[in-house]
Amino acid sequence: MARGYLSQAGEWVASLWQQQKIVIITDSHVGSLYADGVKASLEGAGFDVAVFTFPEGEASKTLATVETAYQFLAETGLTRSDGIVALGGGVVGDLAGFVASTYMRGIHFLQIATSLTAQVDSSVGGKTGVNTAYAKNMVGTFTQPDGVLIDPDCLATLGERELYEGMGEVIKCGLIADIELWEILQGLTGEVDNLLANAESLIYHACDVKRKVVVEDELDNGTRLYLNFGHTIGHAIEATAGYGTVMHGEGVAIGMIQITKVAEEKGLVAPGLTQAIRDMVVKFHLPTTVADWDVARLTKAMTMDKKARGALIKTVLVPKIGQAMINEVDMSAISDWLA
Ligand SMILES: NC(=O)c1ccc[n+]([C@@H]2O[C@H](COP(=O)([O-])OP(=O)(O)OC[C@H]3O[C@@H](n4cnc5c(N)ncnc54)[C@H](O)[C@@H]3O)[C@@H](O)[C@H]2O)c1
Ligand SMILES: O=C(O)C(=O)C[C@@H](O)[C@H](O)[C@H](O)COP(=O)(O)O
Ligand SMILES: [Zn+2]
Repeated sequence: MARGYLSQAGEWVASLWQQQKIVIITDSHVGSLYADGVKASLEGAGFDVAVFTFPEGEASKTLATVETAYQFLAETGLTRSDGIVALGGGVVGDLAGFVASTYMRGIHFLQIATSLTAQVDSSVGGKTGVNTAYAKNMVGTFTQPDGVLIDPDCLATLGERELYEGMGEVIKCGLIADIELWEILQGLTGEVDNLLANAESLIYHACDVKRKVVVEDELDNGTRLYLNFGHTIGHAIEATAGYGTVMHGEGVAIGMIQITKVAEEKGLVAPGLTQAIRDMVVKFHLPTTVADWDVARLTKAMTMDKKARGALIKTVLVPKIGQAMINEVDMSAISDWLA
């Protein structure tokens, strides 16, 4: 991670790869801002580069887009000695990672993370995948990139909503594992300038939380589930609202508040925690609920969560700030919780 690092993308890739041919996978928005510069930088370092661009947004994170990407890679003649560079936010990273992990049974890939969500979360840890009509990230792999480039200066071009969306995951990291990060967040004003000025510290803390958790449990069988705090409800909201309507970090913010509210009512977590999370979420201009709170549809979506095992589902709770725990509940209890 370094400010201005994007301009050295070519040297960075050359320090990691011998590959001759590279396909940059990006979206229409990030591509229009950064693809030419990154392509020129890679060409300057001696690579043969092509760019595959898909329409921006969560609605593009589908198997249909993956199929068009495979076609592009095949037409470009990409082989297993070549590589893919994901240039964009979490949607690009998840999709490009999935394409790289499945094309010809797997080719090398790198992540250049441009959104706050990607810089604090999605570019690290190796979860790749796409959504289906049934559930968020229903199809995917665990595949680590060969490297991740983070240039916090890229955040200057990010929209306000997208910037605040990334704060959902930062707040989550503080809550599950990093009280120092929580205290840093308490000291911020919530204004865009203040956030951008402190971006490096937020990125460092969040990536460090993620690194420690993933090193312990890369394949999500135990403590990695802590990173899913707020996601069971959040993912259900994203899927039922229609992908892209409620952004990922927004769903996570709502999910963290709502699950903690239920847990606090049951005496499972520290009193006052729901209000503390709500205050933090509001400070960073994130939503606390959705207008269309359809219990039946949300419950159905939650049954597709990857933390479900038969009639049981693992939920993640934060008993007090800086700690997480798993609470396994019967699926039949979910609709009462949501109600
Ligand atoms: N794999 C993981 O561990 C993980 C972790 C968290 C989130 N995710 C996934 O990430 C996705 C959300 O990520 P996201 O919010 O980055 O979504 P995104 O990639 O759709 O980016 C949000 C918007 O910001 C634009 N954008 C990105 N960088 C920009 C920049 N520097 N300047 C201007 N515009 C820019 C994009 O074009 C898009 O319009 C979800 O699909 C979520 O499931 C995955
Ligand atoms: O890396 C993880 O593990 C996480 O849970 C991080 C989450 O922020 C991220 O949204 C992840 O993609 C969710 O994974 P999923 O397994 O619930 O699809
Ligand atoms: Zn997430």
